[in-house]
Amino acid sequence: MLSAELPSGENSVPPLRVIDLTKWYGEERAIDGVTFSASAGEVVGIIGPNGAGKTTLLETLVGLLPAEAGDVLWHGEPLPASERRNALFYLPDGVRPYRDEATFQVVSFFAGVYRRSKAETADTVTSVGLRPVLRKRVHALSKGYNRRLLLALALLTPHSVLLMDEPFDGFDLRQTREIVDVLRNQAAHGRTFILAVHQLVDAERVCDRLILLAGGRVRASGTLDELRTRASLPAGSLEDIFLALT
Ligand SMILES: Nc1ncnc2c1ncn2[C@@H]1O[C@H](COP(=O)(O)OP(=O)(O)OP(=O)(O)O)[C@@H](O)[C@H]1O
Repeated sequence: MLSAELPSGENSVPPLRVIDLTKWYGEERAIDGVTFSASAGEVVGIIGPNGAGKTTLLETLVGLLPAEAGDVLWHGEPLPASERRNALFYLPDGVRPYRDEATFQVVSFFAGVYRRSKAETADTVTSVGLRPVLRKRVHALSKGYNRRLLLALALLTPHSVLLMDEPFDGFDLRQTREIVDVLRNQAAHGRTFILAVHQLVDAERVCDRLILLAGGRVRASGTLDELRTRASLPAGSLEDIFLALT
């Protein structure tokens, strides 16, 4: 098993540590001994092709799926599966909640639940570019705007660690760049993101650190530069590196 630890020299206990997480579906080991940490303000990318185990890893990590083995530590203390939703917010892929409600009603509901001020809510709506569609019902939103809504909901939660499955799915290039800026800005204020991404170009744009997953196992991890060194490809793209290391 290869682990994806913090860079050497990092002394503080990371908010999230995943140790040897293993999940089977019947005879198939969907994730196999996955170990990594995420620091405050870091954007960590779980990178891998279709079927690599990205969604299974996120859903096992947040406690939606039972794990066969492994531990999740929260600030150094074991975090049982039943308590993970208090610490970690998970945004799954392809969901469209509250379909019959107007977008602004869904946003207001979330803002109310998490006691966000009007100013915070307005800032969030503006930052993800949701303003043009606030009066539309959720079922009528385009895929990209539905994604923006989900992102707004995630940002309105108080959670310091957010896990997102394919957060750029449905975005065009310009939209992806805008949302990358939003996530980077949130990370600069201390939030941690763990993103499952299969588009390597998107991952390269937004992630501080990358965990290359293939066949449910961590094949390599590190910053893009560290991975370039590991793959002996000093000018390589993430695509080149992924092919070389997996
Ligand atoms: N509910 C399930 N029952 C049985 N096998 C499953 C189930 N969900 C996923 N798998 C298998 O587990 C492996 C990992 O799947 P997973 O969906 O986690 O991969 P992924 O990296 O998220 O893929 P994608 O990019 O296509 O969404 C695959 O071989 C998949 O077929």
